[in-house]
Amino acid sequence: MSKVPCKILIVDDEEDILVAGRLLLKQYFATVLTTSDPYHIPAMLQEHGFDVVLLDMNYSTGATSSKEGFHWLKQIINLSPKTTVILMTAYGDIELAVRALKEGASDFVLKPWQNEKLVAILKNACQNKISESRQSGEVTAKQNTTFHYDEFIGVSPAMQRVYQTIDKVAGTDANVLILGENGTGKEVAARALHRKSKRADKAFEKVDLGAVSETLFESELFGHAKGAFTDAKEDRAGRFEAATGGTLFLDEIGNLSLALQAKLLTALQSRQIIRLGTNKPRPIDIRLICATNMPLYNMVREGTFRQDLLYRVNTVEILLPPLRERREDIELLANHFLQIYTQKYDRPALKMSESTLRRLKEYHWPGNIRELDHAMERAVILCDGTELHPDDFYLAPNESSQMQQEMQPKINADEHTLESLEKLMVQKALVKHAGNITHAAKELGITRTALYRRIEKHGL
Ligand SMILES: Nc1ncnc2c1ncn2[C@@H]1O[C@H](COP(=O)(O)OP(=O)(O)OP(=O)(O)O)[C@@H](O)[C@H]1O
Repeated sequence: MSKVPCKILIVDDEEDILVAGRLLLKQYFATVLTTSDPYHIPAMLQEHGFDVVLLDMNYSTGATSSKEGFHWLKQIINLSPKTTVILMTAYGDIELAVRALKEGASDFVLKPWQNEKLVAILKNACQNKISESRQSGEVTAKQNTTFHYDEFIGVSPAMQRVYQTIDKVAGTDANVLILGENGTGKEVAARALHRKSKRADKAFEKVDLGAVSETLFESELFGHAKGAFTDAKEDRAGRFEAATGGTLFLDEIGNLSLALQAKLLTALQSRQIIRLGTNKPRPIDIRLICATNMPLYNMVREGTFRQDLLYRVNTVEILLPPLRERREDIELLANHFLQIYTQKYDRPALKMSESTLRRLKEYHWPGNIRELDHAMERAVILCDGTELHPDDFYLAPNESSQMQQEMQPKINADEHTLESLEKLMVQKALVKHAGNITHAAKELGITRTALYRRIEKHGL
């Protein structure tokens, strides 16, 4: 029996269902893949371009489960409009299924399914796909996929979690703290939060706290009255007031001195500011978003960042993962920047070679997306032929692993006490995982808390 040339993805958090579905369907269809984690859907769609997704509506994350099913239905339709979605739902969830059909699903099957019925529904969906693509001359659903979320590009599970958090928190006035290395998209996230908020049509005021001097801090943030200091030629509102009704984005909050942290905290706690040279308090109406690439929690432990200020600004935290921890996104981002710069520099024929893509995917990207952006621009400008080669990028070969090796402490057990060996092991794991506590703890076989204790103990 020849198999239907169709790519099917089954998404369900119950492993038994996945195994049963795969065993049944692979007898009839060319490709059947499964995942128990819906956060992997976008990356899998990008990689495989599925014709049909068989999607469970209920995930074990609790009461809002059907909401999650609708979320992923919407995601699939947005990301890959040509992919057919068939829902799996329990008996009694018919109303839910009807709503899902209205929202774009093509069909639904009841669980537990009858084998012949499931196969028939899927064959039907696949046949429709095949005739649609013949008519339009397309090969798979893959060509029509788009992987944008606001200004973000990225399909990795880590970024899906970021998008979902932004969706959940954007409509509230909760203070948000965005953490992440340089160039990971903290400002992109802050702008997305603003655009998706009730304050979207009001100001988005960004203040780079790293660039505001100690002496100008108060006048810059809180404003001043004419004559408050030598250069104060007229009354001026500060950034808090300029952001009234909108969002105030305080970037690089980790760079504030303790004295300035105290001033900022006072304003946030009292929800009012006083312009320099006046004594009239003015109420503030802002949504606060802060960002930093500094390790604020360590800084609190070291006494260089106030704990009360941290708790004031971090009602919700968003952690943007470094690019090297979401390599699934590199190809998409590289193509995105390639398109921008081939247009900008009028080089429409320029393509990336296979080896270039491989190299870009392997590279460590310490400067994250900003570095990829600049590397692509430089390569497009400097490249002579019609194909970009690894050499056009000036990425030191194996820089990351070489660098890591150099940074790795060498361990010679004979020269150490148990105590110093422990310190070295912790250091080694932290370097290897670029400071990622979860991964380092996993490698050492201890809990995150136990790792934090050891970091503190050894003063690392
Ligand atoms: N997921 C993404 N998709 C597309 N472009 C991105 C993405 N993330 C970041 N960028 C781009 O990368 C650059 C750096 O992003 P951004 O300024 O938001 O980073 P950042 O974390 O705030 O950096 P820094 O810590 O240096 O201030 C910007 O040009 C931004 O548009």
